[in-house]
Formats: sequence, C-alpha cells, structure tokens
Amino acid sequence: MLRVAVPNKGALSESAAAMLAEAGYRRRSDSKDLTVLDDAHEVEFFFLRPKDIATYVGSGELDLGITGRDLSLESGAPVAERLALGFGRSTFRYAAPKGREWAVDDLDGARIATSYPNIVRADLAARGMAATVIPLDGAVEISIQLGVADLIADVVGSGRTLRQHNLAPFGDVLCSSEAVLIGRADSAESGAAARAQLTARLQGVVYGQQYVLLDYNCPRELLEEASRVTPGVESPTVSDLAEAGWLAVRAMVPRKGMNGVMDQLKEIGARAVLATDIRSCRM
Ligand SMILES: Nc1ncnc2c1ncn2[C@@H]1O[C@H](COP(=O)(O)OP(=O)(O)OP(=O)(O)O)[C@@H](O)[C@H]1O
Ligand SMILES: O=P(O)(O)OC[C@H]1O[C@H](OP(=O)(O)OP(=O)(O)O)[C@H](O)[C@@H]1O
Ligand SMILES: [Mg+2]
Repeated sequence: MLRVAVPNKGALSESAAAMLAEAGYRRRSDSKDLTVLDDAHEVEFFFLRPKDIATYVGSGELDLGITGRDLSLESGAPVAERLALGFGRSTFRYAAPKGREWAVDDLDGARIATSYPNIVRADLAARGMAATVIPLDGAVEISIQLGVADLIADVVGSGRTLRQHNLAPFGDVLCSSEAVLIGRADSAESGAAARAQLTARLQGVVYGQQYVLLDYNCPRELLEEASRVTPGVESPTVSDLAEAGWLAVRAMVPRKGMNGVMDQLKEIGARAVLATDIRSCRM
C-alpha cells in the first residue's frame, strides 16, 4: 500500500484534494477525516498539516506527499521534488514598513520575524549577516506594529496582506514556491507501481491545466502555415470538412499564449477557432 500525505487544511488543501479527485482517487467524505483508504489504487491518504508533510516523507513513514516547495525547503528533510503541481504559487520575501528605501544591508543587526526561520537563517548565513530571527507561527505581518520585530520574511501571494499592513517587499526572492509532489531523496522500491501511477496521473492533470485543445477550419492551401503555428505534439490532426477545399484542424497548444495563437490563426485565414479545456492527458 502506497502511503501519501495531503494537506489537511490551509492554502493548498482544496486544490490538492481537487487534483487527486481529477486523477481518479477517492476523496475524503468529511473534512475532519485524517485518512482515506483507496483500495482500488492501493493508496492510503493521510491528511496532515502542510508544514509537517516533508518531515513524514523524509523519515520514510510516508512514501509521497503534496506540500509547498517553501515548506519542504524549511523542513530540511531529505526529500526530492517529483512533480511541480502549478497551484499555491507564492514567493518568500523580506518586507519592511513603507516610507523609506530598504536594502539587504538593513538585515544586519535587525530583528526579523518569520514562520520560516531555517530559510531565513540560511539566507543570512549566505550573506554573512548577523540578525535576530524571531520565529512566529503565523500572522507575521502584524509583528512589526506590535513591536517584536523590525522586518519580516514571509510568504507573498497576491501581496494584499503586505499592503494591508503598509509593508513593502525588498531584496531578492528567497524562494519561488508552488505545490509540489515530494518523495524521499533515496526512494524505496515499495509500492513502485502505485507510485508511478499516481505520479503519472497527477502529471496528466497538470498537463491538462497547461494546455488547451484548439480546433479550427482552414483552407487546404493554408495548412502548412497553420501547422507551423499549431504544431501539436507529433503533428496536428487533420480531417476533411464537407465543404470542398476546407480542413478541420485540431492541436494541443500551451494555455499560456493561446490567445496570441488564436489571433495568428485568424490572421492567416483560419475560421471558427475554438479553444477547449483539457481535463487530463497522458503525453
Ligand atoms: N496567499 C497565498 N497564496 C499562495 N500560496 C500560499 C499563500 N499562502 C500560503 N501559501 C502557500 O501555502 C503553503 C502554506 O500553507 P498554509 O498557509 O496552509 O500553511 P501554514 O501557514 O503552515 O498553516 P496555517 O496558515 O493554517 O497556520 C506554503 O507553501 C505557501 O507558499
Ligand atoms: O499575499 P497574500 O495573498 O495576501 O497572501 C499572503 C499571506 O497568506 C499567508 O497567510 P495565511 O492566511 O496562511 O495565514 P498565516 O500567516 O497565519 O499563516 C501568508 O503567510 C501571508 O500572510
Ligand atoms: Mg499560512
């Protein structure tokens, strides 16, 4: 039985559960359930705090886990990323009160509040700076106005929380994060088939989110030019339309930039250009 950790609450939990369901795995029936047995796929899911997941996987108690790249880095556990899942994107940054220019030199001697003390200490050490790291569990943005810190280092998603507290980020990004599937760095052979299946199915859902299916009608003499715009995986699928001299063309294209591709197709003479979502895909 493959043992897989999934965030039980917080920013990653809903998307992780939705992605596993799209990949065909059993959902938990109650948000308080801590385990779900999916007999058909020989997988048992464990719903854990996202912060603890890399620790469980690193120790070998669990085989795979879904967590944030930043949390995985912070844990220091011996885990390796198997797949980037494309949701829960954030950056981890220093931030300070607006009203003056801050630079990384200001870190030296400062009190820095954070819920990721290991990432911050490693960054300070790499810069050769000495600062006091104030470890907090959350709501870090409020620590400066409460007087316990001069600066913070925290997760930035939309940036709304920083703005609400009149803070601005500065310096390089310490970690660009998203949800990731992790396994042990030296993964054991147990459950190899179930592990490969789960990884491939999640990869399929990720591809489904990264690509769309484009369909369009195109005069036969424009096919070569249109195929250069939508080369597809091997090549586009081409079939005859009832109208003589016209073809129906279908190809996968990256979701990012799909509107540019649609504009281009229209410009070269394609008609009825349609974009359709892909739910899952095996490349
Ligand atoms: N606003 C956000 N936008 C995008 N990703 C986020 C956001 N907040 C957190 N994350 C990501 O989610 C993960 C942290 O999840 P979460 O906030 O649920 O954990 P936590 O802070 O440890 O728990 P809690 O907030 O319940 O105390 C990290 O990988 C982080 O990068
Ligand atoms: O840039 P934004 O979109 O505003 O998101 C960033 C905020 O979201 C997270 O907080 P969370 O809700 O997890 O609370 P926490 O600080 O208690 O962890 C993170 O720690 C930031 O505070
Ligand atoms: Mg949080």
